[in-house]
Amino acid sequence: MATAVPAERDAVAHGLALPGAQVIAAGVGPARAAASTATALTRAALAGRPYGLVVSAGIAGGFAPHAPLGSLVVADEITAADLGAETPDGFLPVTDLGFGTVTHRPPAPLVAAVAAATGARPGAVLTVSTVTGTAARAAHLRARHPTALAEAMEGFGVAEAAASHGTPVLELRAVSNPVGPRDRAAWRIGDALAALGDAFGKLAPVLRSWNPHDQ
Ligand SMILES: O=C(O)c1cccc(C(=O)CC[C@H]2O[C@@H](n3cnc4c(=O)[nH]cnc43)[C@H](O)[C@@H]2O)c1
Repeated sequence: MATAVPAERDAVAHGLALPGAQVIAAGVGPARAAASTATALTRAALAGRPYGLVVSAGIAGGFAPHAPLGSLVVADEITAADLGAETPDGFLPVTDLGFGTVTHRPPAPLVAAVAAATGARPGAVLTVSTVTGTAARAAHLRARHPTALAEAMEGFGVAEAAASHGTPVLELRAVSNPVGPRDRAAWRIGDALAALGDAFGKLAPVLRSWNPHDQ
């Protein structure tokens, strides 16, 4: 499990009762999260105990009204929303420029099982390097990604690291603030961390019974 900061790591570790699972604070932002996750995966592989699944977890901004404060979101797609080029005709993802990737898809049966066990809503979770701070940007992101429920800053980096090891990825987030105009008074970080811990408390049976070779 790769969270961004120690408070998220502790919430996940407190909820999750799964021997053998490692929960790390991998850092904020996609690049730091990718580097830390890749290091953890490489260490495990070199020790002869490769991981079967990587989970990006933490708090997130939720697109209203689809993902209210305190709700949970599980990614059916993890998309880098600002990896590309701005042109006079609008944003072009790097894939339109002929290289890279912008989306990773977690295993659909696992997403469904996590949604059923935790009540998380399945949808796209966007990865951004800049937290959205205006209604216009929020509307632009939803227009480009109509199934987006949330934005955060690490999922795509964690997914890139997992993909480089051939390991499936999942992203589970608890909504701490609405995506849109900056309003620190509206943040509910404590509630989101509690929801995250509760969700991981329900995840152990799902993760224990999940077999990547069945996919
Ligand atoms: O200063 C601000 O206006 C601001 C607004 C929301 C979040 C932040 C953060 O610095 C938190 C980044 C941290 O938490 C995740 N996160 C939580 N909410 C959001 C969001 O609305 N958009 C993007 N990321 C969010 C993120 O994954 C980071 O780990 C500051």
